[in-house]
Amino acid sequence: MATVHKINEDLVKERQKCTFNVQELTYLLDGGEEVTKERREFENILRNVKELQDEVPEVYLSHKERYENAVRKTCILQNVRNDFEKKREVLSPRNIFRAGYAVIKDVSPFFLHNGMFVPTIIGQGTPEQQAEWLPKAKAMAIIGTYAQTELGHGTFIRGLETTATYDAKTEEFILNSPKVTSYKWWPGGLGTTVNHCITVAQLYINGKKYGIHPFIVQIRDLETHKPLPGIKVGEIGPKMGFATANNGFLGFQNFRIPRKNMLMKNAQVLKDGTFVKGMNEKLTYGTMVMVRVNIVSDSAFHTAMAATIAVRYAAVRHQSQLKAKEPEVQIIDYLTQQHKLFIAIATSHAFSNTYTWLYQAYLKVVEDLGKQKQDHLPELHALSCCLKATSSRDAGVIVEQCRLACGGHGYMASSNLPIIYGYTTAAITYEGEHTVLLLQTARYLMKAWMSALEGKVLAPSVAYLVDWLKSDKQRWQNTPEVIVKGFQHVAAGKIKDAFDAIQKHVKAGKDYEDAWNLASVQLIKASEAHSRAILCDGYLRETVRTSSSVSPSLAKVLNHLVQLYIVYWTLETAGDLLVYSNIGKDDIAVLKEKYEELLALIRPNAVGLVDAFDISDEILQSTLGSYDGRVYERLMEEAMKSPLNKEPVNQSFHKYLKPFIKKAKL
Ligand SMILES: CCCCCCCC/C=C\CCC/C=C/C(=O)SCCNC(=O)CCNC(=O)[C@H](O)C(C)(C)COP(=O)(O)OP(=O)(O)OC[C@H]1O[C@@H](n2cnc3c(N)ncnc32)[C@H](O)[C@@H]1OP(=O)(O)O
Ligand SMILES: Cc1cc2nc3c(=O)[nH]c(=O)nc-3n(C[C@H](O)[C@H](O)[C@H](O)COP(=O)(O)OP(=O)(O)OC[C@H]3O[C@@H](n4cnc5c(N)ncnc54)[C@H](O)[C@@H]3O)c2cc1C
Repeated sequence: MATVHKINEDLVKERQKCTFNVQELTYLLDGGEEVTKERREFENILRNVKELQDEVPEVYLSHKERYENAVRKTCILQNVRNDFEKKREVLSPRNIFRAGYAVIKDVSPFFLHNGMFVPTIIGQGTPEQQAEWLPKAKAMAIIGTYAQTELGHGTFIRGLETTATYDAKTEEFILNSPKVTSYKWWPGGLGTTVNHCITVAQLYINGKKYGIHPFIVQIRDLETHKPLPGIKVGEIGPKMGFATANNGFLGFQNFRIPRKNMLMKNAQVLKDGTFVKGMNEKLTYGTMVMVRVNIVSDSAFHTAMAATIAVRYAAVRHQSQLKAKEPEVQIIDYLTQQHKLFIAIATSHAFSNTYTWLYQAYLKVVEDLGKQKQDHLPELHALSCCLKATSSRDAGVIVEQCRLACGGHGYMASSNLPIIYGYTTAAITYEGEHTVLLLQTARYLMKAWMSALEGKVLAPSVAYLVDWLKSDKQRWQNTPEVIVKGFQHVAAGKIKDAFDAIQKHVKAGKDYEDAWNLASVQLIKASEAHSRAILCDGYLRETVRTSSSVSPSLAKVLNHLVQLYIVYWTLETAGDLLVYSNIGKDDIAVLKEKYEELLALIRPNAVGLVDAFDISDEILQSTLGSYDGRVYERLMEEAMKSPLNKEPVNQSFHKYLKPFIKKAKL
């Protein structure tokens, strides 16, 4: 029987102070009581699967052992999931994603199968293609990944070099990787796990290039798992994080696939080699849009994990005295600590709220596309780009801030903060590099600005540009609503400045593309400001909406958090607000006080708020952040698992140290 330990007394007191019902907030964050129950039930089943318990912590395993252990556990996880779903509902992707952490500890080698392979078949395949591959893929009779990036190109996908040349005689495509730079590089699971992949390649028919298209390709024998003739595949080696994701490389040499393997929902190649253009060639990029939307949710979760660890630790940890002769204080009582941590909690809420409406917008566009309507696609692309960029970047900063807030112990692998950081920081690059995505949004913003100048009606997310042109700047008030307007004024002002900078360079004789490059620092700043305005506006609106349907005590706390988020960003960007809005120095002074008041209001609820994220100890995997707060005991227990502590004298003493010391003595 597992030993039940006493909960740390500080945490007990913190939980007694909480002014709202933690469970009510958990249900809200999960999207309803049923979702929470389903999640907990599944996590509970996993907790009791003996084979999923690691005997040796993963950090002590070799690269190879770690991977093999991850595959072993992923297969068990998948079987448990299948059994669960046979009896009950299909688990929500978010619940599966969370539970995965309890099992894999890092990134699953199947991550791309569920994250991109299956969604691409759904999003890019015709009904016939879906009927052929989806049942097998969903049942994991075939395992796949998404192979787009190459050694030479990740961002500029029109420049991809893998070729798919149509042979009308045999009704096949011939895949080739002409140069070393054409090798696929990065896809998760590609190294040694998957037997299929979506390959994005340049289509050639009769010597003419038709741009990039997705192809479904079997790369390994289903029985022996050996690479098929014409395929060169392997693993790319250790990285900063993603230790068990099994990222791989892939090259083709005259590798033939049937015509039906080109995913043809958007564009088709007929038997005789006729190319039929789709409604919009950018629909080929559809899976990326979906994943960018999901990364906002992912960022919310990583921020919640880091906040849970750092807030619980800050409640347990005592260090230094505020006043002489008084006991050492809980570090959470230092205002600077609250400044580091409470924004982490609020940011997770901001991203969860943003994901809720962004995902609905995504579903609406998918529904419209089914009816051949694409009016909202450019706006969704612009929103998903800047919100993916900002949420992943903010999450990276916050996870690192939480690590620093844990002092030396935050640097321990057993705190789990290094793994969470490795994951979070990767998301800043993958699925569209940060700067590149901000520039995509900037492209949309420049067009929106031009339309605003021409008096056209704009899409809702940029409608503030019209208001800004029409009205004088609103009289400043330190209310959340007026501050959000202030963020919109900053965005509008920066968009105008970037636009004018481009025009100035063009007038001076530069090509538009060069003018764009010369203005690009201003363009990304405009995009970031737009993103912040969207985040604050959406978070505020969602909070107002939900506040009417929750208990008054919870509504109050949610209100404190959204205010904290908005005031925090006001103070962080005060310089911009002074330039572009009517805020005055005195308003900023008042907001500094307001910020300190909000920290004090949130303080008694801090532990309750992170408890409400309801992240189990198995998922958190942290000596510093466990529910019972046994920080020091756990640190010591984990240290004792080090192989170096298994023998009193390590052999290196006899081999190297002893002769070395002897020599030094002479
Ligand atoms: C809830 C569950 C939680 C689970 C969360 C799990 C999430 C994680 C899942 C999986 C893990 C992922 C691991 C990583 C995977 C990868 O990284 S896969 C590879 C990703 N690669 C990229 O993202 C490449 C980035 N590059 C591009 O997207 C493009 O090359 C580009 C930068 C957009 C440029 O493309 P292009 O040169 O073709 O286009 P432009 O000339 O710049 O623009 C032309 C017009 O097209 C419009 N456009 C561009 N993209 C899109 C799009 N996707 N949709 C719609 N429209 C698009 C663009 O705005 C231009 O329009 P305009 O001419 O009107 O201005
Ligand atoms: C952990 C991880 C997992 C991944 N998984 C997959 C996967 O499963 N499948 C897959 O296909 N890919 C995957 N990728 C690849 C990933 O999508 C690319 O690395 C990413 O899109 C960035 O492309 P890049 O590496 O070519 O960077 P580059 O584009 O070479 O970026 C280098 C620098 O150049 C700048 N830059 C590039 N273009 C421009 C521009 N137009 N304007 C201004 N600046 C520019 C960038 O801002 C950046 O600072 C993964 C990557 C990582 C790190």
